[in-house]
Amino acid sequence: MSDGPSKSKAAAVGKVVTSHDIDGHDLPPSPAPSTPRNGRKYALMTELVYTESTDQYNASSVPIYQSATFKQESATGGAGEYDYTRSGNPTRTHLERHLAKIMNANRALVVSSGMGALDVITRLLRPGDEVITGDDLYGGTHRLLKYLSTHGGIVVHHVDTTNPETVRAVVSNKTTMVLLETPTNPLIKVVDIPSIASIVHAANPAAVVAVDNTMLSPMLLNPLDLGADIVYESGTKYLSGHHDLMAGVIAINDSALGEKLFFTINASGCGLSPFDSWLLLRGIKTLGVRMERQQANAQRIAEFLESHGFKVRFPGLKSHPQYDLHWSMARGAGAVLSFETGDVLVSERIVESAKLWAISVSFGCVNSLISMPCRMSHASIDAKTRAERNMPEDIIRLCVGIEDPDDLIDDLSRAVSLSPTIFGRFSNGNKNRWNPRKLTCVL
Ligand SMILES: Cc1ncc(COP(=O)(O)O)c(C=O)c1O
Ligand SMILES: N[C@@H](CCSC[C@H](N)C(=O)O)C(=O)O
Repeated sequence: MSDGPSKSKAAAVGKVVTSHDIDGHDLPPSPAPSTPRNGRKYALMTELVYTESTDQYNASSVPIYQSATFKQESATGGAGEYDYTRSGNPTRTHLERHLAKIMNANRALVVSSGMGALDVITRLLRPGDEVITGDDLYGGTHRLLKYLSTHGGIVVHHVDTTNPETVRAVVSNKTTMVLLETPTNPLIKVVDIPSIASIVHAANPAAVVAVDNTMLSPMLLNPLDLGADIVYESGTKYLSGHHDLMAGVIAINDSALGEKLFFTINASGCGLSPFDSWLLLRGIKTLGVRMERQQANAQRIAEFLESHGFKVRFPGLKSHPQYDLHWSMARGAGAVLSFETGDVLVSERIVESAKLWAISVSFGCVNSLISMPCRMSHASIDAKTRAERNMPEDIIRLCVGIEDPDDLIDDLSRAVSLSPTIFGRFSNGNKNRWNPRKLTCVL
């Protein structure tokens, strides 16, 4: 790396700018936000918003370096800090350093989608390697693992990761990766990251434990602090918050692992574009306030549905079978919940009758969404596998936004009451509560 640009930029703003990061790397001029281990650390709500930049004009918003190439000072002096945006871009670097800070990581990398992040991670695998993962997973994750097992010679074990002993039973010196989600999407099962990480590392210290943190975001969970080696998430969800971009984030503490992952990103060309990097950086600043509001809304809706007899899956409810485990790891319940009606047609009718709740895949957006995972986000898991994994076909997933909670509840009540089979049984405060089990008999 050349030290020219950093020095000249520091001189241009007329102040001393420390340009070396914690590993002694000379940092590029613009992206120099505070890092977790570089001096004072503020509360997360503050760190989300606060960035230090050494921009030559002191721009408050990090500039978008919408440039594919960067001129070099000479033909022989090697590359400057940046030469080509696939390999690195100042806006992307700024975002990556900001994310490393809020994810409590040594290094963060950003790519073009959450699946892109998992693709980069799984390229660490070689034919014959074994992967252990859950039996309730986001459909796209299941699809990629299936592809790797049929085309890449990877052996994938799907086990019930809610019980660490099931992992102990299959882990071996062939296990190179363990992929976890918590809470799982869409069954909201909770996975004990510290126990599984210690079981796996004891069995094979070289095995990598990767956690998909999409459902909670760094606002509510830091898997790296709980023993994970890699944390990744879909930035399309809470991090951006507005469903206006696709992004994937990977965070690690091990520098050598970081270099391997970066190699793949550069070699395959999936690094996040400058504009999307800027947009994601903007979204992250409001993550705290959005998440607080979304969680509070989700809690009210979960309690409302439960009080009307529905089987609700949400870690904010004391009835969640792993309530204590969840709260031993996480700082909040998130804003995704699911519930069952007992009948697929009834669920369809409810989903289609909702007005305020958009029928849409994805979650983490400021707008509230309603979906039927078996027909939508998890349709890539075939019906037989869904049945083997006890995925209720009638399950409805709610991804709660920041709207007025009374409006959300009113809309949901209306949608439920419009369903012909439920009509007449469901109303606020009705003691004769709607019972999904009874409905099955009536039908
Ligand atoms: C838990 C989880 N992980 C990963 C992904 C993949 O993210 P993306 O859609 O950004 O590729 C999704 C959704 O798509 C998801 O729900
Ligand atoms: N058609 C898409 C479905 C994306 S689902 C997005 C999100 N993870 C969710 O759970 O809603 C696909 O084939 O991947």
